[in-house]
Amino acid sequence: MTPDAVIATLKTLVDPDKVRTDAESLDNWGKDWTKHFAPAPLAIVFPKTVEQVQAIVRFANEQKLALVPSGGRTGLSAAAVAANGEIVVSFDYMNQIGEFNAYDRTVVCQPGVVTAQLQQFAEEKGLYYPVDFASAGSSQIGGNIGTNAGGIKVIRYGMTRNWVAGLKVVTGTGELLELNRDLIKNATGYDLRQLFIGAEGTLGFVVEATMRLERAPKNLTAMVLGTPDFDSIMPVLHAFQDKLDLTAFEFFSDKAMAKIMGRGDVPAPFETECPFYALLEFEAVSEDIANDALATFEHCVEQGWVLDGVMSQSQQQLENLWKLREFISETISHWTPYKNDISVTVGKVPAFLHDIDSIVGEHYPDFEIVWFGHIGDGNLHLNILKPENLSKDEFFAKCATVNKWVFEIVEKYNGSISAEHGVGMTKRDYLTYSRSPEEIAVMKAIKAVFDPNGIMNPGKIFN
Ligand SMILES: O=C(O)CC[C@@H](O)C(=O)O
Ligand SMILES: [Zn+2]
Repeated sequence: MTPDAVIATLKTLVDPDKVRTDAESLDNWGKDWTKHFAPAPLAIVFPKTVEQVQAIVRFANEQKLALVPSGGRTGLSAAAVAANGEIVVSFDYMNQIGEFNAYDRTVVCQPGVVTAQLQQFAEEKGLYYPVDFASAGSSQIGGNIGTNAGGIKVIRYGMTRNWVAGLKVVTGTGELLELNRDLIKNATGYDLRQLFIGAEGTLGFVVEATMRLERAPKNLTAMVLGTPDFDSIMPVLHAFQDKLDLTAFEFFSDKAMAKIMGRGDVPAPFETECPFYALLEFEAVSEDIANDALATFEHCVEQGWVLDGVMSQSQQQLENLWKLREFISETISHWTPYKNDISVTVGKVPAFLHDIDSIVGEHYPDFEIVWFGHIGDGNLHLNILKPENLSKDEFFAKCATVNKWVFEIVEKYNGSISAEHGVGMTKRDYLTYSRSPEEIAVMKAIKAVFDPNGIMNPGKIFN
């Protein structure tokens, strides 16, 4: 079939104005937030119903045409990039919130529901959707499920996986499967729902998700603590976890702080400049809990683990403290960073970080390394900023060598080459650093069951 015939057929499967082929649309919907791949889709198609999604997939399956799912396009691993003439299936018009069930604390979402829309809906019901991250204003639930999105509250609430009660998916043959029926207890064999979470659209497309909601947290209170070195963050985490149920424990370096201060719109937490900072959060539901937090802070200062600190006293202060952490990714994006999203078990974090720091520092002393991340989950975001005098190509070529070193260290510590951003195309060639050949063979066999013609987001996770 010629490309023109494909486009003409697509126009019969959805509303004709819901197929776009203009250059601006191809560029916009053909990529995510990664900058390494040039988008080159054949067309963008916007289904409005499950039946339309099924029709698109059946047609693609017959004609062996590659499909790429597209949500809020905030991904950082090129899992939603169409670089090879694929048809992009955007869920922008399947963005409705459906039935809410107060007893089950569940709500039905179409895949294009934006994360913040769900958070807002939960709030209106006096509840809470706890998966949160800086891109919540644009990321969509379907994409969050596809990547099993994590974020800043994982230490308390876990990843997106924990909040999916049930899924409707369209497989690579166009079949509609209803997975788990929103049950809490269901011991009837394989939980296929879990396979689709984190599958990056390679097994099929999520066309509906029932999401769980949670009791709203009370009086969230944050502390930012400055530490004399990275290693001191670990006993601080331990001391606070002993006393409090933390809802977050994040960290960032002085370099990240400097970039945030450079914006001029975020107040400094305190005057003392420290090499590293921890941001922790808890529910200050009673005076006892607030006093426990202050006593733990004092203990950390006495031990020399903390140089200075501040505790939020109002919603405004809480929000300002969070900006120090949440604005980092967007702020440093102006320096064209080389990015990595890696994890190890929490106890191994200091040795792991020092190994990476010293190998990169030794070979590329002029590279500025910005560390931040979800330290309470063992998840570090390694960002290296492009020196001004290096061209983008030269910089990324040097970073290809850095990749190898970083992933060898990840392997040595039994860690993950992608903690929360996914494999997509950026980590595909490095998957063997985290998954055995036997595991990869099983994953490919599973894909062949759901997607026998390999049309669902091909070239993502593995080839
Ligand atoms: O930009 C990054 O490297 C991380 C983005 C995001 O996962 C975050 O935690 O802010
Ligand atoms: Zn993150």
